[in-house]
Amino acid sequence: MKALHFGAGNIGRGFIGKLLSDAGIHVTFADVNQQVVDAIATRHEYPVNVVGEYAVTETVKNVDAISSLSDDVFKQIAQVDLITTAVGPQILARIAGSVAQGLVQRCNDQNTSPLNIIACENMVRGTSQFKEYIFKALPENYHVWVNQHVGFVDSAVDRIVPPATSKTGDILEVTVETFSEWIVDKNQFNGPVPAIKGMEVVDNLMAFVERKLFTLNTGHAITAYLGFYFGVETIRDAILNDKIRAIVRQAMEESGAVLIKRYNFDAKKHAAYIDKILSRFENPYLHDDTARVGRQPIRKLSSGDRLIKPLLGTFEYHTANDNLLIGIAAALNYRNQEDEQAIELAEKITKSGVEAALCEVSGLEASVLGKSNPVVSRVAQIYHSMQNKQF
Ligand SMILES: NC(=O)c1ccc[n+]([C@@H]2O[C@H](COP(=O)([O-])OP(=O)(O)OC[C@H]3O[C@@H](n4cnc5c(N)ncnc54)[C@H](O)[C@@H]3O)[C@@H](O)[C@H]2O)c1
Ligand SMILES: O=P(O)(O)OC[C@@H](O)[C@@H](O)[C@H](O)[C@H](O)CO
Repeated sequence: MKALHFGAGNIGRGFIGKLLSDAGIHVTFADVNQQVVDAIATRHEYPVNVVGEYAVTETVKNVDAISSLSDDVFKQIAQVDLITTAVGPQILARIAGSVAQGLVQRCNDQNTSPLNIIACENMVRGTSQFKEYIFKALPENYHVWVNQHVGFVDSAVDRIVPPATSKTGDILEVTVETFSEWIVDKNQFNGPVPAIKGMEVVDNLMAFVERKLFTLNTGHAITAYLGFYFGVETIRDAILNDKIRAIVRQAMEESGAVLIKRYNFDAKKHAAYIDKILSRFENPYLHDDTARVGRQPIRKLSSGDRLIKPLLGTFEYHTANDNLLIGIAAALNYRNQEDEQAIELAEKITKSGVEAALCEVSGLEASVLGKSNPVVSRVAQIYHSMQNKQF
């Protein structure tokens, strides 16, 4: 079996590419980073440090790489059995045109063997979104053929992989936590579901996607933004701060109360899931900067993402949300001159005020029944206390 994987970054090399390669699949990475592409294409292998109680360095072998900007991509798409991505949600629209062109070539070559495409991004139904981008770029006379021969499979992906500095200066070396979970939707495959060790197949994917994104990523983001407020550099140091930990735990519990009601989760198992996540944030073997986890705050404050979607759930089920509101205020208070979205968010707040900026990025209503939305006012109040260093 052959796979083309877009994005030879942390998750690409440290999780999805490794898992596919370990399963005996030949993986070709496609990336815009020419240095990384050249290194993989020359060495055909790279080291992965799996760190935890037992640390081990494993070598991913028999891999290749091409530039995602070259025509080689079309040839690969015409031939492989699986296409995966880990490029970041904002990049999916950019690579969709190449994937569409590759599918045209596959159809013209009359390759009717099943192909499946799986976006491994922190998004709700990221592959379905990717499919929309691809179909926008695909000439209409190919739509029926692609629907017939290509599966677009949504997934949830979980493994903490921060960028790590290699002691030997190896740009391909990657350091990952022991934990990993990749869950895919059984009902969306074209042809038989390939048996890949480490790829779990379920028929209720949304429960798993929301459980992961609205527990781990909700807690992670709030840890990062409060870490920034308290002047802490890493996720580990932030979560070891008692005040931050209490807010993060309670925010995950508030989000969890919604998930338990929505998906009928077992409350005890969900509490254990939260405990496990807190211990993963504390991992002493990973150096994970709050800046990585807090990256792109406008994306993280959007209506379907990890901060606002759980809040909307608390409205639906009339459950507590005090700590989620603190997390949202902390995201608005986040400043980072190296993060384009953090700069843009700060500019919006300066220009229009924090209430208007929040409503713009999150889709929350500015007023309810003719009065200021109390939730927006509460977030603004916490935000101002943070700005005045009085939170
Ligand atoms: N790192 C994690 O802990 C983690 C865990 C789960 C999910 N994710 C998700 O995985 C995705 C990737 O995250 P990451 O941490 O690996 O990011 P990363 O920045 O380490 O990797 C992204 C890679 O995509 C490449 N890229 C950018 N534009 C491209 C293009 N046009 N064509 C091909 N490649 C392109 C970059 O060069 C880079 O190598 C994100 O959606 C993220 O949310 C990350
Ligand atoms: O990748 P992002 O920016 O959506 O989120 C940052 C982190 O929370 C995320 O990368 C986690 O490390 C990952 O989701 C763990 O599975």
